[in-house]
Amino acid sequence: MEKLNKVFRTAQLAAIDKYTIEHEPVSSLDLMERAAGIWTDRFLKIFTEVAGVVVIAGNGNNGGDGYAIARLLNRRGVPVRVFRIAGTQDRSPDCEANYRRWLTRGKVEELKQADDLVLQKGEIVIDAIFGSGLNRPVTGLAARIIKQMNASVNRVVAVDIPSGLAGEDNTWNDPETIVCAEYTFTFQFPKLAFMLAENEKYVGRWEVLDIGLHPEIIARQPTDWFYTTEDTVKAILPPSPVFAHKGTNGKGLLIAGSYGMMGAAVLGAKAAVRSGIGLLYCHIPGKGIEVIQTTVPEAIPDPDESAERFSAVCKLRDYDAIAVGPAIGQGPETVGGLEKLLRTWRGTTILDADALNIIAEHRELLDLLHEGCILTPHMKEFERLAGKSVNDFERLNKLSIFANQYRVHIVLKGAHSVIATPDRRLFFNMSGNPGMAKGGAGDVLTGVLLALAANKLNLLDLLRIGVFAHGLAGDCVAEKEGRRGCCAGMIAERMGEAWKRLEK
Ligand SMILES: NC(=O)C1=CN([C@@H]2O[C@H](COP(=O)(O)OP(=O)(O)OC[C@H]3O[C@@H](n4cnc5c(N)ncnc54)[C@H](O)[C@@H]3O)[C@@H](O)[C@H]2O)[C@@H](O)CC1
Ligand SMILES: Nc1ncnc2c1ncn2[C@@H]1O[C@H](COP(=O)(O)OP(=O)(O)O)[C@@H](O)[C@H]1O
Ligand SMILES: [K+]
Repeated sequence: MEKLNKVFRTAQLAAIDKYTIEHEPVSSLDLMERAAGIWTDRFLKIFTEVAGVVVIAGNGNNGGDGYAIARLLNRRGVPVRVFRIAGTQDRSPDCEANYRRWLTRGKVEELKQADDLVLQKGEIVIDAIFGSGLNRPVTGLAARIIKQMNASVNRVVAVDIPSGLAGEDNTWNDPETIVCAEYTFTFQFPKLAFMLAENEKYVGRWEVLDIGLHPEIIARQPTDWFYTTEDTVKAILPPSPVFAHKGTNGKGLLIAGSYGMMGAAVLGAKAAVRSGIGLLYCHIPGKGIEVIQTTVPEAIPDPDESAERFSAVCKLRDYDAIAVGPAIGQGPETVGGLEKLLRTWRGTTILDADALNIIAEHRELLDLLHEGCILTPHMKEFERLAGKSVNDFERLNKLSIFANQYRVHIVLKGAHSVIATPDRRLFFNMSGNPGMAKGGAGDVLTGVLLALAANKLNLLDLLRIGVFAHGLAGDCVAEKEGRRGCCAGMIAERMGEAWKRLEK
């Protein structure tokens, strides 16, 4: 069964917490103890040589976790110092209970001013000031302490979420008063903010810790945000039928390349033939035939009448899917060719790169988009289509509005590429690595998606599977060759390894 990895708004978390407490049943204090125990175990797994820790605890339940973690680390022999911020409000009941438990083992020093936070060399700071209950920018002494933490050379590890960062929209926030953590171990669900490039400096590397919140409430709580993991893909990837033949595996057309820019066509074609397509046709400029034939002998060339660029598909065979765009250029003949294609072909259509740039320049073409269209822009291409955004969070909103308005699926590519559906759901991808940020990696994705579309998978499934598998191939390359050495050709070559890992 497919496991729906949900991303909730921080405002929903209290309800999930409450249901778990009532229905597991477990006391809220025991749930905090469980969370702190799991956090501590993971912390000590990753940070194996800890000279000492400094816990900075707030007054909410995040602070409660902090006091509990202090006690558990101390019990495991780690030297622990604990600080609280002077003059702040009353502690929450569970925070109070853990504060008192800690006092049986050590003291709590009060930070009356930022300078009181004097850190020893090698001490790791555990940030438990604010958690998911943050509801306004941090000001006053807490803000000054956060600035002091960020100015220090000591490593910082956040409990649940870096203090001062809101789980979703930070447009209103003060970037100076958000903890910059090296690591964040978060409880049960990633926060939406973790998926956005602009928050990497705060969140650092992050991991989700399963603290056993109640599955019934997780299933029942609505959300339109999800994330895709290897488990998700394994559950939705259909098996290959024993009696498959090239006809059942689908026929796809890749329209890519122009004279002197044939690499994109080669990369896309290589990826498609390594991703299960039955028959791949490559529509390339007349002069591109030899390039394709020598590099991807599995592909059938379909040369354009123009020697140098895409101008028209003369014969639309019974394709199951068409992908168009990589390196086709934006000349007038190509604009005409794309327009004609959009008017005559209403099946699954993957639009990438120059196809998107053409649509952005010739906005009347937007009206030709239909429910079979998949757009795969990177950030700049999306900006050309939908306009500039003030930040990554706003861009997500724009993405979801655009997908809804034109009734299309969109993959906004980058780290944690996100799929937007016409019904305004967002699916974040969890595979891939920065080694993939190289020219041509997107052309490889186009080929992968074309192969899956030719196999007639539904659009959302094929996108979740294809985007994840493409990232996984990038991870396979990085594991063997390192990130620096990773290039688009290697990702295409390694698609087979990714599929092998995903197939049951
Ligand atoms: N979700 C869950 O199921 C669990 C949550 N736990 C912890 O509970 C945390 C959430 O606890 P809380 O809801 O108490 O939230 P916080 O610990 O974030 O504290 C919120 C408190 O700080 C105040 N506050 C918010 N923004 C402020 C600001 N800018 N300046 C000053 N004060 C501010 C609020 O009024 C509230 O009193 C999570 O982050 C996590 O660490 C864990 O104990 C385990 C279980
Ligand atoms: N930091 C990153 N982490 C994971 N994947 C990445 C990262 N940077 C880029 N990628 C992936 O690499 C591909 C780059 O595509 P794109 O920008 O279209 O390249 P090109 O147009 O040169 O082919 C996308 O699939 C993207 O998700
Ligand atoms: K925190």
